[in-house]
Amino acid sequence: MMVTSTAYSSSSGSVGSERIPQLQLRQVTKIYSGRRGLMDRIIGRASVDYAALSPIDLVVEANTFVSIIGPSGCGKSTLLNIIAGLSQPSTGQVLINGEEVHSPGPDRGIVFQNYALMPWMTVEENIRFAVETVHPQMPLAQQKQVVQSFVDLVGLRGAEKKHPHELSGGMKQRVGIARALAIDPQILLMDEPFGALDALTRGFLQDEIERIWESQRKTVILITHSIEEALLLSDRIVMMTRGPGARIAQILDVPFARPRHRDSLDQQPGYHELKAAMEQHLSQETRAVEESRIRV
Ligand SMILES: Nc1ncnc2c1ncn2[C@@H]1O[C@H](COP(=O)(O)OP(=O)(O)OP(=O)(O)O)[C@@H](O)[C@H]1O
Repeated sequence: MMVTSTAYSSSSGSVGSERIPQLQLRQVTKIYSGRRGLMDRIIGRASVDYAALSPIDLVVEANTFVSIIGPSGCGKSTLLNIIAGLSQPSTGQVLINGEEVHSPGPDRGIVFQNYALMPWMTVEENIRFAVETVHPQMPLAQQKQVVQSFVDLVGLRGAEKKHPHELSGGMKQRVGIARALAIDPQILLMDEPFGALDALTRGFLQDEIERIWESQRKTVILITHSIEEALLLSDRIVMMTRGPGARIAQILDVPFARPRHRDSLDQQPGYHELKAAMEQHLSQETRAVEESRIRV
């Protein structure tokens, strides 16, 4: 099988067609302004701005699972934070269903690598806090029902009254996923959600995400460093170049039927070609980053 990909161009996507995409990035850039520390001022060194992202255009259709992969430090979190509304683009726009967004909103649920749970709240309180914040009008009985259904969905029944310090990393991230989904977002944003977990737990949670995605079919944007994880979960894989001025090099289509199973995924036609294309891209970009560091 040939690797099917969308060669990146700013005119790609469905701009100009009738359908409004669920998520659209238009010419999004990010420049971090340089700070001048005391030493810089003493030696008269000017501050230098850092252009993290070149203009990025991306169109994501509803109910697709998109992974973003790229060399370390290229700007993946920067991009996700801009989509989340946690950070503003320097230029360009983020549109959800055609409407520009500037701040976080209930249409986007976020799962963080470090879980970001309230340590003094139990599992169910953490989830309920998100639900009542986003849906304050929801009757208490319904809130409880929603919380319980998401506790069940992520396999935490029996652990509802536990506090985060009583949970393993994998269980904490299950709470993070339940909390993000319980607000019923249109788009789930996940920034390396399994990055802090051991390999076995990571595998379990990847399988859970695949199962949950089958039942929920949310639009998902996942940042990952793992080629296998991206191939297991994604419909499309966005491969970013190194920074500064990171851009989208290529978007790969992952055609494997669902539900997917990690044990047999490498028998799918095209698996090895896709994996090789990703490995080649990542090693080329990572090598270039390392060479540029040596030259500095
Ligand atoms: N607040 C900031 N101020 C200045 N530079 C920043 C800031 N945040 C990030 N950067 C720089 O922007 C670049 C992109 O960072 P970002 O964290 O988005 O990359 P990443 O691809 O998510 O990294 P990783 O793969 O290591 O998680 C990096 O060079 C980083 O040092």
